[in-house]
Amino acid sequence: MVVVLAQDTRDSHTCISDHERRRGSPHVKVPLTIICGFLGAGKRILTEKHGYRIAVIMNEFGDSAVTKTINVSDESGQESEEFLELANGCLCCSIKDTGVAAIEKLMQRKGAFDYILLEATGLADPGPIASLFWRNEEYTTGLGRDIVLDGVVCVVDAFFGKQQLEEDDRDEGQEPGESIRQIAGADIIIINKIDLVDSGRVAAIENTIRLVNPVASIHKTIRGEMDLGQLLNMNAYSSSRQLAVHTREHEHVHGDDCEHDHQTHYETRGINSVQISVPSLSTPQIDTLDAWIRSVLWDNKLPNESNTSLEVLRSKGLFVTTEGDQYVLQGVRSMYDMSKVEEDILGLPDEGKLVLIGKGLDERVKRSLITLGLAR
Ligand SMILES: Nc1nc2c(ncn2[C@@H]2O[C@H](COP(=O)(O)OP(=O)(O)OP(=O)(O)O)[C@@H](O)[C@H]2O)c(=O)[nH]1
Repeated sequence: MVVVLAQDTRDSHTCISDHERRRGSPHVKVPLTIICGFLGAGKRILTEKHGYRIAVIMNEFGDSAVTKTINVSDESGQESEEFLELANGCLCCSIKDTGVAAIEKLMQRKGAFDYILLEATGLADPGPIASLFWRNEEYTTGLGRDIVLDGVVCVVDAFFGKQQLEEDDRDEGQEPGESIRQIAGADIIIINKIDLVDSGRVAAIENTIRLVNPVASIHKTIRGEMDLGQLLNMNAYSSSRQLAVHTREHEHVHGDDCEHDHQTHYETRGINSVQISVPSLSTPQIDTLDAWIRSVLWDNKLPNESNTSLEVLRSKGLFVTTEGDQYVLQGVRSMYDMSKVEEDILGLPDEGKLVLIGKGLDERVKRSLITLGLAR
């Protein structure tokens, strides 16, 4: 059923189809959500409050070593904790072996749990961790096949967040800071500590967030107070998830000197996003689109432009075909999956949509698609 392959084979990744993936994994998979966010933003509070049977994995810096806590609690409030030394001090490097093995051991002893929350350190870019879990079936046996990446949550500090974003965005030509990468890679963004600021400041940070990420849903909280059900089972990486694109609530006033296209292109220094309407495509055009996506995600360039330099952190898309089919694109960095939606489709949209979040995404992206007849 899957038409398009998902991995860059030249980078020793394996191309796998949905069918192959499902074949060897008869169990119900445990959804895993990555919680990242600014230092001190309130990530801990979020993971403390729940009545679900959840394993919470934390990555903390101690004096010299990094420890990881696995904390399982159930409806009765019973909790248990395990402390683990991480071999090289980096969660995203260690989770592959130490971390996955530890979760597996815990599951064997305690019985399966319903959900895993992985709290990354405030300095962590969620992209590498997300891609690790998204393709975990490929390199692990046992538990690895039983975890499915549900999505990435980013907690932003309403009080210090804007300042932190501006500091990360300050130096032109330098790599975008982690806080911008965290927002770029998030599926849900929580603006926490809104009790400490006025509504204008909340609106300002929301606008800044939307500059970077037009697809994440945004929640505003005090002490992380929200229905955890809104975070769990978000299915952000599911091929059947519909694509919602949010526009900014508080647009700036457009003047004659505005050089950017407000319909399709938001930009903040460092990381920006584009959203492009894609007309109904024929089946050969879906293949052309796939080749275009491969060029952008794998070669970091537009197929018909020699001097572009792109870095896509997150890609999403929904495409409709002239035959009445629907395809969903999900991507994190160079990994992507574009699958035909098999479920019954209730009303086909008139046109599709492509959203890319990353670096170097300017008007040439849309022009390139127009040249190939994939955008208007
Ligand atoms: N006023 C106020 N304080 C909050 C809120 N949420 C969290 N805090 C406080 O902010 C501090 C940091 O909260 P944590 O949950 O530890 O933050 P964290 O993101 O886990 O911190 P790190 O893991 O160190 O990055 C604590 O003292 C919390 O009590 C909020 O909504 N309002």
